[in-house]
Amino acid sequence: MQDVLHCHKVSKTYADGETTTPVLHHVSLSVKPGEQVAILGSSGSGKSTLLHILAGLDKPSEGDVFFQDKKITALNSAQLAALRNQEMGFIYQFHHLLGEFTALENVAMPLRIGGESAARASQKAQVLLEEVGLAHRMAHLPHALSGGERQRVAIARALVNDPAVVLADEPTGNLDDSTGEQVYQLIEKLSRDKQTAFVVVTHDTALASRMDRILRIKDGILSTQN
Ligand SMILES: Nc1ncnc2c1ncn2[C@@H]1O[C@H](COP(=O)(O)OP(=O)(O)OP(=O)(O)O)[C@@H](O)[C@H]1O
Repeated sequence: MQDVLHCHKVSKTYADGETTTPVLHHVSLSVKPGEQVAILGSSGSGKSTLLHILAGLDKPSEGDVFFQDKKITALNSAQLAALRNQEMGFIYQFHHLLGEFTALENVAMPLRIGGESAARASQKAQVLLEEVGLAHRMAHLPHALSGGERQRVAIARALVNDPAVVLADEPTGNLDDSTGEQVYQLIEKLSRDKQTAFVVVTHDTALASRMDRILRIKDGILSTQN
């Protein structure tokens, strides 16, 4: 089975004038379709840097990243933007919903940006909001939703384009334990139903332990957790 996401010997060193900060060291990672992978590490270990490189938001200093058979590290910024819009989903610790748009409009946004008609985008967003249990909250603005509901809207938005992979940065980090558990269960259900791969970076061992595979990152070095 072809990997959905793959990186090979990725290193990253930030350079700022005289100062260089090595952050990632020869990180290699393969993610299969539908697989849930947790990347577990403490603050400053390089988790967000790795996720940004996998998303094509940042370039590695060395090494290559592939999405299916496309070499992400060789794409220009317009090609990367299209790839992110059409083939990847993103979930963040803070929901990043647009405050002046309803839940439905927020979920429809990636489709509208991708050129889908308003009617079709809205119809698809509605289906996703139903799947995350928010059929009764579609017309609400983000401020009128609970933290867990906002994160469920963000999950619906991440999945509305039927991405092959969702990259999530501390998706439960801002939620209490029981709401975090509900959000995890939703990720699990959607991942199984839709065969969407999830790469979740987190320092939450409870969340990581629920996933198919745990990798640990420490001082920019990725290793398998036993
Ligand atoms: N633009 C930058 N320039 C220089 N150093 C950076 C830059 N971005 C990140 N770093 C450094 O790289 C290291 C890893 O940062 P990163 O954000 O990837 O960690 P993290 O594991 O996601 O941490 P957290 O859990 O706190 O978000 C940190 O020591 C950070 O200070």
